[in-house]
Amino acid sequence: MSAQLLWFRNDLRTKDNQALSAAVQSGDAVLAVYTLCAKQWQQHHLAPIQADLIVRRLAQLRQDLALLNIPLVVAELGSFKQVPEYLLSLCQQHQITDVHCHYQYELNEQVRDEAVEHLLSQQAISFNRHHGECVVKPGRVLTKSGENFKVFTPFRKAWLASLTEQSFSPLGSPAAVNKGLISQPLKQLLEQPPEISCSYPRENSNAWASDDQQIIQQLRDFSASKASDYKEHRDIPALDATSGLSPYLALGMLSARQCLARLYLEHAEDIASQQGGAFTWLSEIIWREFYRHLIAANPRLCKGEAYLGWTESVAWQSDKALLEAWQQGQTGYPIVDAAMQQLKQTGWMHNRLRMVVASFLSKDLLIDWREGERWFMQHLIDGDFASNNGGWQWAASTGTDAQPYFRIFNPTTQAQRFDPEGEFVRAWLPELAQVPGKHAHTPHTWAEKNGLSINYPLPIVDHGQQRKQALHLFEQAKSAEKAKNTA
Ligand SMILES: Cc1cc2nc3c(=O)[nH]c(=O)nc-3n(C[C@H](O)[C@H](O)[C@H](O)COP(=O)(O)OP(=O)(O)OC[C@H]3O[C@@H](n4cnc5c(N)ncnc54)[C@H](O)[C@@H]3O)c2cc1C
Repeated sequence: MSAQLLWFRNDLRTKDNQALSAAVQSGDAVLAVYTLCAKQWQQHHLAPIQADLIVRRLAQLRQDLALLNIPLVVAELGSFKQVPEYLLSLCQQHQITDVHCHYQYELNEQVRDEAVEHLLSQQAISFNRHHGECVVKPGRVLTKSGENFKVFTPFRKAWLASLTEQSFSPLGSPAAVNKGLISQPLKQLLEQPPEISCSYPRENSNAWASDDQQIIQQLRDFSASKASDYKEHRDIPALDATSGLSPYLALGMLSARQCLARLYLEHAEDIASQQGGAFTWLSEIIWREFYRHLIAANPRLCKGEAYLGWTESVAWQSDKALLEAWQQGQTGYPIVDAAMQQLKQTGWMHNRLRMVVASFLSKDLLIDWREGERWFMQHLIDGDFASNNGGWQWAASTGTDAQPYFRIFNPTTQAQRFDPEGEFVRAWLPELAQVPGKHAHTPHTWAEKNGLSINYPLPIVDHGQQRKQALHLFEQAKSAEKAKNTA
């Protein structure tokens, strides 16, 4: 009896899963596999909290797949290098003729997939990759001259123009596989699946859902009650005004198409007029796509390179004490410290604050953005290479469509604008609990005026001075580039 293999990666869902649907449609039995590569996770700086969510999700997925008569094997391997041989042996063991999965656009993943394809093809096993991570597949949204967009707004316009009927029609869960087709060894895996083992360090992720119903309900609740006000509220970190869906989108527990379908169902007018909260939210989904298209077209980004070559000459400073103060939320800038506490304690950080702390690390502490990029991956529940790299390069002014280097966030004015009453800061920094209203952003000035002392660090750098220094470093790098080009 021949069978199909479904290889799960960043697509941990049964609904709107093209690879799964294709495997089931073949009419054969289906075996599912997840290759858990702890060494690779280490190299990719996977956060222990995200590892925990993956393992919890796999347990849930196994139950969902069992209802479709599909057993799920979770194989713990070291690195990606071991994957091709392992998959081949699995195929040979179960008479598998076709392997299905979704494209992943990161460089190491692409190299791994090419090796798998090569090895399987030698045994006449077909390797079928489907595009399921994006609504519009990379390579389809191009400028009139056939190039990739470097700027978001025209990308968004072209992306919207490229939508088809299919973009709003996510696939449901496929029908169950006919039990009569299943071989004895597969039946045994279905009835007595081996324990899921994971040697990678894990941190409790129970605050985040692992089952479909809760995730879909969260999408529906957001669309029904928060999407309309998203434009006005999304930048206020003290409000629960964003969807909180990023961990699920990052691991493919939810697809971008499912999000799009829900939005079009309830907010079609806003989207057609390109106004209002729902359209702003859709734009965030398009940012996610933009960064995926970007890494697919520029594999060098996966090697740690800056998008703008000249910014490689910026003389970043390496000061361990400053880096550690940032990591531990001890900078003396309350908005930065509160945000870093939010990250440490929950694994998630509000988008506005990601921009503020990323700007602070690169433009106030003058530390290489790659240090921050890594720290985020090591701690985020929604760690996602493309979005994280894109966000960091934007904030550090080294990326495509980046914040120009001469526009530098002032952390205190950002705080006063987006946390005007200091609510967010007091919620995460108990040492500032007694500092009233907006004074929470300048606690030492308030304490001095009132003859009080507070147990909170003084600012570790002076924003005004560091701003000048940052401008100097960027201008130096620009001049060096000019000199190189004219030499
Ligand atoms: C320095 C920096 C690092 C970041 N790192 C990550 C990361 O590792 N993983 C990640 O998913 N997002 C990252 N982002 C983007 C963004 O901050 C998060 O996606 C967002 O805060 C998640 O919260 P939410 O689900 O409530 O978002 P919502 O506001 O509800 O947005 C809906 C979805 O759109 C996508 N999205 C929103 N904003 C962005 C954006 N700016 N870029 C790309 N996609 C976006 C996310 O998938 C998000 O879940 C980063 C941003 C910055 C500035």
